[in-house]
Amino acid sequence: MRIHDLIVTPVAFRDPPLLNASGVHEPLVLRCVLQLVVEGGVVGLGECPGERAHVERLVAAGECIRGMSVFATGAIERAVDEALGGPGGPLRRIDRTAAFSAIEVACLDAQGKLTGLPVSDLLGGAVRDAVPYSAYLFYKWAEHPALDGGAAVGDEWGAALDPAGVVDQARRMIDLYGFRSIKLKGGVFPPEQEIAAIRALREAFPDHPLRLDPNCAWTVETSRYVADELKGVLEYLEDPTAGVDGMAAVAATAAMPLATNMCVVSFDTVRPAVERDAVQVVLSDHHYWGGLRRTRELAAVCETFGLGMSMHSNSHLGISLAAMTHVAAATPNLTYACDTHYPWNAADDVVVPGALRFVDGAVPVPDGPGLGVELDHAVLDRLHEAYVASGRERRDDTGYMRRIEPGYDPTLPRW
Ligand SMILES: O=C([O-])C(=O)C[C@H](O)[C@@H](O)C(=O)[O-]
Ligand SMILES: [Mg+2]
Repeated sequence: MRIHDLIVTPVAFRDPPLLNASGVHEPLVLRCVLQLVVEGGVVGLGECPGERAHVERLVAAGECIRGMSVFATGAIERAVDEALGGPGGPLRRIDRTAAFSAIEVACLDAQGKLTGLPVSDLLGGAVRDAVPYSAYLFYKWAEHPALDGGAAVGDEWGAALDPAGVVDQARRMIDLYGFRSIKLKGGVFPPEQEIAAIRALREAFPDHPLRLDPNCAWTVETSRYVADELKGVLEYLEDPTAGVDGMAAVAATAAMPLATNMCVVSFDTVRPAVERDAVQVVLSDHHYWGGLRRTRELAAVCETFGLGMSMHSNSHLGISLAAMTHVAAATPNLTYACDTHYPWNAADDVVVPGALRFVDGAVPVPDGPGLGVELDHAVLDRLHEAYVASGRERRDDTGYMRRIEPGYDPTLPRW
């Protein structure tokens, strides 16, 4: 049961030109796949963001956990933290925590494979058979523009740049996946246009809970205005403005709950938000909260302070989707439908098809041992080659946008 090796494989996969408050998604997402090899040959899988600095941290962490029991996740957490310099070192706590987060998922997958139990059982047991996700809509261009002498690259989703385009996108995504709630990524167009898009969604989908997330693109005043306009329409408003003080000022007048994945991002950021009643829903994300068990601990904190719980995502593949599904299934008070970018990236999944599927917008909890998913090594090799060929080091939505619109100014708040 001792850890023999941690194989860290950065990958790159295709992404459509999805717009957000800081620019536009580049043609390739960088991500990282972990294979934690345990003595005897069991391999635990993990997945996390693939910035080069993060990949290097994972490689360093992997060196120091060799020989440890794969069940000793408390000791592994400490060892990873020390390997990355600990509290007195050069790295931010959130970066050290993120490295452990990915390794913890791989440990739990290996533990499940060794014991024959699904990861949800290792987290206390599933309280729901399937985890509901929301349709995660984005304003988007029809194609990645032609740059550097290359051709433009389109996709099957087409453009969504106005209310009608957003409704079409929602319809297509709901037809394909059956989602029963909808989130629109905002912060792209002036608030009036995004309000109109939400109203159009409400008309087209009268029974779907709706959310809007402009990633802090608005001032307090604008946020209050949008909250007033969308009173009775939104299930929650996510990160309309920056910081605990700003969110508290908006929450004081908003009719709907405010949600966040930006001002509550770690255990030490919970208290100030609770003291100011700045947020009512916390979006968990095991990739930076410290893994799946820490997400369960966050759930207890949310329950203690009467906060609702939802889940954040970034562009990801099936190993992350499986981990998100196991932890959400085992978290009774995670009652909001979770975010997922999966529909945008599913075509390049590294997971062998079959274990993950959407039924009426929910992913049935895989019932095989561990995460219940299997790595497709041929796809992994192909995506790793794409990573190497890309020469990229990190996500840069603003830099990419500036190549297309040189005058683009990402300063927030914009409205
Ligand atoms: O809820 C959120 O803030 C996100 O999903 C963050 C992501 O980075 C999103 O803005 C995106 O993919 O552009
Ligand atoms: Mg958000």
